[in-house]
Amino acid sequence: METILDRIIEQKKKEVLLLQESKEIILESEFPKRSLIEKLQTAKELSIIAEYKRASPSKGLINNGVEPEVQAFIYENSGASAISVLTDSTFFKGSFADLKKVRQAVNLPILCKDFIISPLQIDVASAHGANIILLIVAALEESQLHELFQYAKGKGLEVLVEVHNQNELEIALKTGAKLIGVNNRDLKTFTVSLEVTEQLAEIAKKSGAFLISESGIHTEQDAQRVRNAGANGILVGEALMVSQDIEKSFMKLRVPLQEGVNK
Ligand SMILES: O=C(O)c1ccccc1NCC(=O)[C@H](O)[C@H](O)COP(=O)(O)O
Repeated sequence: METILDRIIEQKKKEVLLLQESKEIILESEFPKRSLIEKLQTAKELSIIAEYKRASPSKGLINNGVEPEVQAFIYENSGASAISVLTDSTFFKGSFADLKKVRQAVNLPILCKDFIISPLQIDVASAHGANIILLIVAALEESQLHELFQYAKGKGLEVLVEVHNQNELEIALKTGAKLIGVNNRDLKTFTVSLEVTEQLAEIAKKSGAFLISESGIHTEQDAQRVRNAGANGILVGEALMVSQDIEKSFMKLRVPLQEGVNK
C-alpha cells in the first residue's frame, strides 16, 4: 500500500526534475556559517530545535496565522538552539522563501526540514541560508544516503540523519553522522511514541553522535523523558506553533542535561 512517505517522495522527484529542466543557476550561500554541533558540545540543558510548521499530513492545518520571521524571532529570544523550517509546499504549506525570511531574522543555525533526494535540493537549501539539512534513511537507498551526506558536508553543511528503528539507525551510523535524529513519529502510519527514542538511544549514543529526539514532544515530562533516555536535544513543532505563550511553553521544555552527557 502506498504510504504518505511514498507520495511525498514521488512529489519530490517531480520537483527535482523541474529544477533540472529549469537550468536555473543556484547561487552559493551568501550567509554566515552557524553550527548546531558546536552548541551541542557545550550545552548545559536539553537543546531545543524549534520548528516553523504551518501544516502537516498528520495534523492538517496547524497555524497559518504567524509569519516565519516573527515566530523565529520569538524562538531565538526564548532560548532555541536552532530553528527548523519546513520547506515543502505540497504537504506542509512551507517554502524556501520561509527559510530565507527566517535566515534574515535570526542568528541561529537553521535546519532545512525537507525530503531530500538530490544534491540540487541541497544547493537550494544552502542558497536560502540553511546550515543543516535533513536526510531521512527511510526515504533513501543506502548509496544515495552516503552520496548526499558527503555532498552536504562538502558544502560546509551539517547533516541530521533521521531514523525510526534499529535497522535505519545502523545504516545511519555507517555515514559517520554526528547528528542522529530519532523520529518518534512513524512516517508511514503517523503513530507517535517517545519509546522509540528510549529504544534507540543507547546504540545512537555509543557511536558518539548527538541525539535529537524528534516529534511528539509537548510537555516538560516529555522533555525530561527523552533527556533521561540520553537525548541531547529535541525537535519541537506543533507544541510551539499552537502555543498562545511561546516563551512559557519554551521554559517548560528547557530542562537541564545530565552531567557529562555531551562529553
Ligand atoms: O508531521 C507529520 O505529519 C509528518 C508526516 C510525514 C512526514 C513527516 C512529518 N513531520 C515532520 C517531522 O518530523 C516533524 O515536523 C517534527 O519532528 C516536529 O514534530 P512535532 O513536534 O510533533 O510537530
